[in-house]
Amino acid sequence: MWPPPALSRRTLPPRHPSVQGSSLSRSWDLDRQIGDNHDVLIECRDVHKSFGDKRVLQGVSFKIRRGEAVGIIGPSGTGKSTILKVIAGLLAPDKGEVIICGKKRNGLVSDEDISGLRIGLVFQSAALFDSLNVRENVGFLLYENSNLPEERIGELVAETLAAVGLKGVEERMPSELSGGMKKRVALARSIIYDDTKETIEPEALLYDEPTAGLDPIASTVVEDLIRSMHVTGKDALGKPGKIASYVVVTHQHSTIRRAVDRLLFLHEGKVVWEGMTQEFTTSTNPIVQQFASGSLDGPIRYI
Ligand SMILES: Nc1ncnc2c1ncn2[C@@H]1O[C@H](COP(=O)(O)OP(=O)(O)OP(=O)(O)O)[C@@H](O)[C@H]1O
Repeated sequence: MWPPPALSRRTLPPRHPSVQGSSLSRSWDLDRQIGDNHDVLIECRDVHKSFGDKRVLQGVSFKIRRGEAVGIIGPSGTGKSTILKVIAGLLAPDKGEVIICGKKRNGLVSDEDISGLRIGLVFQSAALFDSLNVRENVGFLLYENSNLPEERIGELVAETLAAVGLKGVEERMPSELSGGMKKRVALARSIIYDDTKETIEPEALLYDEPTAGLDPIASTVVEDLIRSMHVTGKDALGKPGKIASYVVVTHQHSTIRRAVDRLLFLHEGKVVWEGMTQEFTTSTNPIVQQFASGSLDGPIRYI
């Protein structure tokens, strides 16, 4: 029987998040290089967010353009996951704007129908439903929200699992999967879509620490998978990737090197540096230098 009685729509893993703008301490300025904003998918403009007295985001601005692979890095607790949730429409900013494909997000994802861009958020924990098998987890949104027959959803699930290199695991329970497999199942769940819809919008994916807790080889598998799902890559079936742009929050150097092209450095609730990945280790910014070297000496202080 579908849906399982224990689950309501409110338990759904969030799927359609949103965007951002730009204010940098560094002179990296794509606007000037490109000249207009026609290819900006997501923009955060001066986004602020507090939890009680704790000011977490204090004026975050940046843009994500079509085709980009962007990493967000920075010290723990600096608001990286929070900005992903704001973009995804899971948290409302206290101040500032989130703009998706030129349209301002007016509320949370549950309150509105954002058109122009599908946004998927892949949680660090994979966030699978333990009581559902892989097929039910991956097809969850289609079982809940589409008019597709169950048989067709099963086919789409199988195709999507194959695209992330996981054939034939549909009937397994999450407890029977390794950590890396769970992350790939979560990825499959975020990219599956109803292919009978008249207009299929481009999709942006937001990954929150996709390689956390994985060994180096499993990390490489996930990093390459993230690349392969991008429009510039090819999936496990050799088909072009469909993800227009993605954003990865990570602490892992391998993920920075392997899975993203551009970096935003978040510190104390602001973007304090941005640049191409190869510029990260040669930056003269003292915050970036300290972070890149892992030194205890420098402007970043942990209590
Ligand atoms: N829902 C919430 N309620 C209260 N405080 C929150 C909430 N979400 C986040 N915070 C606090 O906001 C701060 C930023 O959290 P966030 O998870 O965004 O940081 P982060 O940069 O992703 O950290 P890490 O790198 O350690 O994962 C933390 O101090 C966290 O405790």
